[in-house]
Amino acid sequence: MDGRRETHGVRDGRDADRPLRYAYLGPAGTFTEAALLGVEGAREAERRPVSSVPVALAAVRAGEVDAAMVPIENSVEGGVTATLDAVATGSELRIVREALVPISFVLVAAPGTALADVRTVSTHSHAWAQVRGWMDEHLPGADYVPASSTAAAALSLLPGAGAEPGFEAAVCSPVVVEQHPELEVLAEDIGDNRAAVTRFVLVARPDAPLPPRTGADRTTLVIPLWEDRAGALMEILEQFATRGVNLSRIESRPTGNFLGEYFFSVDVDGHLHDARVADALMGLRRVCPSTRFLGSYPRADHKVATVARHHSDGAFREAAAWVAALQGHGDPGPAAADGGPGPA
Ligand SMILES: O=C(O)C(=O)Cc1ccccc1
Repeated sequence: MDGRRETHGVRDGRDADRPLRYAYLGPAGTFTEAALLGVEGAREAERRPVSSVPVALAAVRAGEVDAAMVPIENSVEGGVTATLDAVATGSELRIVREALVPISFVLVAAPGTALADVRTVSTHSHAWAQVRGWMDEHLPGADYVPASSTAAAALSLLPGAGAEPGFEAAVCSPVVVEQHPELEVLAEDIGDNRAAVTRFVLVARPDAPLPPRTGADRTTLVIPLWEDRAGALMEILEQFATRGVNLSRIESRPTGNFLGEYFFSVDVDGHLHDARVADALMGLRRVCPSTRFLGSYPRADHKVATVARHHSDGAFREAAAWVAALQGHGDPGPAAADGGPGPA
């Protein structure tokens, strides 16, 4: 490098001299912070803890930070609606990478507290949803107080944290206990699903550079569907099916405007620079002109998409050249080496 700072794909090189700034759901010790710390360069960057996903994304949109790390999907509860809704509406944003974080929970309390003293538990709503089985068994009837994050709930139990928290225990990440060993650990590994994983995405502004194609990529789209007619969803899905584009997630969310007005939040296997994905996007644009492209980025699990020969880049190239030649607009060129069906 020429002495300038690396921009890690979240902004272009124009103001590369200042450190990168990231927003995340804080305070330190949240699962979101763990996802962010896995991003190359994030430990040296300026990290701004915020109180919610919409606040994090508003900071990106306002240019106060370069990107925000937000949860998008967890293996137990499915899509994170606060994130799906916040990226689907408002000014455009771009997902530039994803991170997978294994989730394990501990139950903590103020020093000297016993499990028998616990009547009320606080944590983030996603965490609460993932420990309900343990709670029913070990703390039946415990009341729940929602918190802005797991770490926020735990830190308010520390001696000297301020006003009485209104709960005796909190569910959080073991990382919070490493940072605050004075917390009393009442139980460990209390998640109902030991293999729980949350997928986070790093969201930047739309002028962020498009991450290069790796062959193991994901593309996220928002497809509004408010044409109330038979077959409208089928017509959208056909755009993917006929081009061999696999969907890895599809969720419908209300737009919030009228009852019955929905958008689909969709992840597909592949990159904008894969011909089959680009062609599906062109089809979608015709069927649903307000489709929103949220980004193409490498999959954290490096899973390579399976692509049939007739959906390969070469097949699309050869077919386009054939049609252009028929139209008299160009030279068909040599048939693609990587597998176009070719003339009979
Ligand atoms: O509150 C946190 O620590 C978060 O980062 C949100 C969250 C909570 C539970 C599982 C995944 C993310």
